[in-house]
Amino acid sequence: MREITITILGAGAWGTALAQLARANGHNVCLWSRHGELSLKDALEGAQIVLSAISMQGVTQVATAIASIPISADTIFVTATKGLDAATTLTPAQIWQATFPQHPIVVLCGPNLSKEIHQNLPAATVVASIDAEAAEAVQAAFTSQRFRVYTNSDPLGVELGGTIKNVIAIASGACDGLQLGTNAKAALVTRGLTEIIRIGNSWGAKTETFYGLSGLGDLLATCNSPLSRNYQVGYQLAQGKTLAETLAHLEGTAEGVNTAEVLMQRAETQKISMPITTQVYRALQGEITPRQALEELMLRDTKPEYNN
Ligand SMILES: NC(=O)C1=CN([C@@H]2O[C@H](COP(=O)(O)OP(=O)(O)OC[C@H]3O[C@@H](n4cnc5c(N)ncnc54)[C@H](O)[C@@H]3O)[C@@H](O)[C@H]2O)C=CC1
Ligand SMILES: O=C(CO)COP(=O)(O)O
Repeated sequence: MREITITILGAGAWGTALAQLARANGHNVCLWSRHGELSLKDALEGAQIVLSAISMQGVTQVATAIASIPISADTIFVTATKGLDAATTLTPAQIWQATFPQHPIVVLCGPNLSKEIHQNLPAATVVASIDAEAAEAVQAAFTSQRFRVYTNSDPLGVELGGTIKNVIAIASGACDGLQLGTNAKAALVTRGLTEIIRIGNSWGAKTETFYGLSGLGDLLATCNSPLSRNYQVGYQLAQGKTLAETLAHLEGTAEGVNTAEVLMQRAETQKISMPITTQVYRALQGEITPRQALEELMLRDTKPEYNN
């Protein structure tokens, strides 16, 4: 494999796992953290791929800071963040693309719980871009015996699948916290996917993308694993903890908390029905308990399974 220089922005759980994968493939990897000694300018020196694993709240700030640093015109930007900008509802890839209109932007997203990646367990992911060559370059850089990377040409769908499922993962954690059983969980995850597709289509994403690794795949991983921070948020709320208590003890970022709020704004302005997201949002706000949220979902008007 050809050795390249990769700069990873964000030394949190996901940034360090991705750095481990890239190093194992023999690449020259620079891991940048806002808390470290290295300047952004030095960290970006010679980078062929710049991969952002920064949590949503820092994306605009870091992208704007990089815009004032000279970088090679060929540099590929990869975003691995799963969130939505609270002020604009833009996705991370849209923010990177707006800041670097001449550069290829690739979204990396899949069922990739970082703790399992750190343990060298096998996983698969998707790299999506409108620039097929850029997606293939990122695929080549990260593919290994334990990390199978697929390309995809619907970056918006890939990004939205990985982002919106965090809200359903909160609901799923609450479902397990309330000990509602396997039937309830299956219904929740399936109707959650319907909801993801409905709002994702309104954004312009393709339906089939949501049935892939970054949609259904990531939904299954996070809705079924206590390793997911979003799942943990729901689980703890169901145990009677407040959101503030839950977040105070959470290791890392649970993007679904902010994503629920952004989705609510978008669903309201676009008149899109998102019943599960609505109940998750209300539970996060402390307006209702997870059990009341369940009752509201179960007592909704009856309807056909499709065309809703
Ligand atoms: N941990 C996981 O299993 C996975 C996480 N992700 C996504 O990756 C993103 C990061 O997640 P984690 O690494 O788990 O979170 P984390 O909380 O462990 O790390 C977040 C990183 O972002 C940095 N950051 C936050 N605000 C910043 C700012 N203003 N300027 C510079 N850096 C800033 C933090 O310093 C930290 O290095 C999230 O969007 C998450 O949804 C995606 C796939 C897997
Ligand atoms: O997105 C993830 C796995 O693909 C990580 O999920 P959490 O952010 O909920 O931990």
